[in-house]
Amino acid sequence: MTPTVKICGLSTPETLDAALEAGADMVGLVRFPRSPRHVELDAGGALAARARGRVGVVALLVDPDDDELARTLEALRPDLLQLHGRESPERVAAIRARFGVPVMKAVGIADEGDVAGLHAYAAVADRLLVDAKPPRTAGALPGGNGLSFDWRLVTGLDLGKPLMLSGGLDPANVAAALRLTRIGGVDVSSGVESAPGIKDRARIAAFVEAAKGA
Ligand SMILES: O=C(O)c1ccccc1N[C@@H]1O[C@H](COP(=O)(O)O)[C@@H](O)[C@H]1O
Repeated sequence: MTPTVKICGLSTPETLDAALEAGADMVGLVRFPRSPRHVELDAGGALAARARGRVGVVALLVDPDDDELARTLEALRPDLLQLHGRESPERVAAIRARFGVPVMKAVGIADEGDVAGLHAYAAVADRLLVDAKPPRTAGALPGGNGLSFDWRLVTGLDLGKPLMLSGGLDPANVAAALRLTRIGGVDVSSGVESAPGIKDRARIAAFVEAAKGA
């Protein structure tokens, strides 16, 4: 089956259009001020409106409190909320119940224990995203670092919920990642950039083509 492709961290109309034209299925808007991809509410709302009805709009938040959730959901009206912090399964369930929005929970994977921990999230989230763990260095971002993990840990993984792979994917490795893992979707941010936060139209097109052709 053709994989679902998400391009994350879009912050301009031009690069959003590049993702749409390339055939991406989802676009991600990052609400995390320390990220070079962070969008303010008004800019994010405009980008979301531009994409709405054409692809799935994903709002990415990191350990948001309820005020930030309310602000972001009102401004962006996303189809899917990506939680990319240290949210517990209980917090994921509470957010879904309170805000009524489908949730994709991102989980960092470094060993079999992390894979086992995915089942608790599969019970409460609508989708799962497996990513590399962030570096332990001070100030490191919780995601969007261009780091991959050992894909063999998630090869053939079936959690009973849609699953996406991320972490260090790029146009050159995405087809191999999909063939090895047999996961139904991929998500990329830094692998389609020319510099942190600067999306590259040609790399977006090459990524989608490579993923869809895998
Ligand atoms: O992209 C960001 O800036 C970001 C910030 C905070 C949390 C997650 C972030 N991005 C997500 O990280 C993964 C992997 O990204 P990369 O392709 O390795 O750069 C991806 O799911 C992004 O959605």
